[in-house]
Amino acid sequence: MADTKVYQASTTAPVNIAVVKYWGKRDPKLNLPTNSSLSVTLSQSDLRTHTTAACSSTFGPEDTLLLNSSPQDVSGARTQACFRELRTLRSALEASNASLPKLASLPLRIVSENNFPTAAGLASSAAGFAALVRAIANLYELPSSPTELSRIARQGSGSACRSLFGGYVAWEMGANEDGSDSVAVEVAPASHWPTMRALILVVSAEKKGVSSTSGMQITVATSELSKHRFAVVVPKHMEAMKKAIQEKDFETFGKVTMVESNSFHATCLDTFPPIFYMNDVSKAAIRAVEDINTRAGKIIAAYTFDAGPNAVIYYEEENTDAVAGAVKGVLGELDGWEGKEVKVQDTKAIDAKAVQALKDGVSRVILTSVGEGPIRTQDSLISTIGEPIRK
Ligand SMILES: Nc1ncnc2c1ncn2[C@@H]1O[C@H](COP(=O)(O)OP(=O)(O)OP(=O)(O)O)[C@@H](O)[C@H]1O
Ligand SMILES: C[C@@](O)(CCOP(=O)(O)OP(=O)(O)O)CC(=O)O
Repeated sequence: MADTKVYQASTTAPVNIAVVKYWGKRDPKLNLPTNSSLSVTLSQSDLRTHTTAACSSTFGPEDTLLLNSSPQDVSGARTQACFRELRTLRSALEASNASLPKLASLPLRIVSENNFPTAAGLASSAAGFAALVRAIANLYELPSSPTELSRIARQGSGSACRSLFGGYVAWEMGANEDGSDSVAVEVAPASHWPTMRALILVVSAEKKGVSSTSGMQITVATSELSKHRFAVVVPKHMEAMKKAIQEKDFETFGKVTMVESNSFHATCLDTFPPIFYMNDVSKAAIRAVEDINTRAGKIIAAYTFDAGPNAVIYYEEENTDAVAGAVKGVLGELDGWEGKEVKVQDTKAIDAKAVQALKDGVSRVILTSVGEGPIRTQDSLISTIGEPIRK
């Protein structure tokens, strides 16, 4: 009798925010970067993708992906590359063990939910592709390590390779032409430095103007400054950042994080035509962090910005009141503070114009911390007969 069973597996996966930025592809097809990068994985209690992957002979004939209840196009080269690579690994398993069900040839049905805005510069593609690859690897019962899976997730979205791990994660750029050594590795688990906190100021939840994918290709094609960044600046920052993490040295971690973000946005400005991801609200966030650090007499807070105006501010738990409390003094009315213990500080130390720009331009805050990598879950988004379940 034909096997009509619905096979399925589910996972959640985290967002990561880079402190040494990936910005440039040396091979756009394989998604190979011009430089290594390093990120902090953020807690899934606050930001996460939840994905269920299923396969069955009753599905299809096409593979499908439902994201936050709306059907997505899976015909793109990046999603196809992930499906193809995972099927190849499953086929090899099936070839070596005839008793395994033949899943590689069955149509896939993927259902996914992001609990944060998609394509708003909140690294949705990172959590999204990490969850997609991890869920299918679980479904196929692949013995692959997170580093092996990171090679596949990288082809979906570069930054996704870093979301296969928790804690502090490096994406080593690699040297091989086929990308086999362009993978993510753990620098330190979350438990090594669990006191790292992140405060996200959501400046804009709208879809961004220039996508990362096209922006970074124009940078590589036109920016002279980026050559110096790839050859000199990033290698230095990678080394300093790894050491700072090993030694839990926040001052160095914070300094490199801010200089890195500035270097990345400088190469965006040096791109022709120029790309501006930061706006006046972002600049106000930088000013606020500078003023908080000046009041403390040392670096206790560090800003970083991705391909959008949202600010991510890293700090250590012991400085929660001095950093998050100062921001709460300005933005205490907004959503995001509920259930988090943060004592409001006066805003005297922060420049009055910056205070006003933040009040006018920030729509919500997210308080989170360093967290774990993908977590397998029994909580499924697909029923036993293969129908999507709405949560
Ligand atoms: N849960 C998901 N499952 C599969 N794909 C996803 C998921 N979430 C997002 N994506 C893919 O990622 C795309 C958004 O990526 P994009 O790089 O534009 O934004 P971002 O990730 O928010 O920003 P950035 O990566 O620059 O920080 C979506 O259009 C979708 O194709
Ligand atoms: C600024 C960044 O967030 C850029 C992320 O770029 P993506 O990983 O979204 O790009 P693609 O590989 O084209 O999908 C920096 C970073 O996360 O390192």
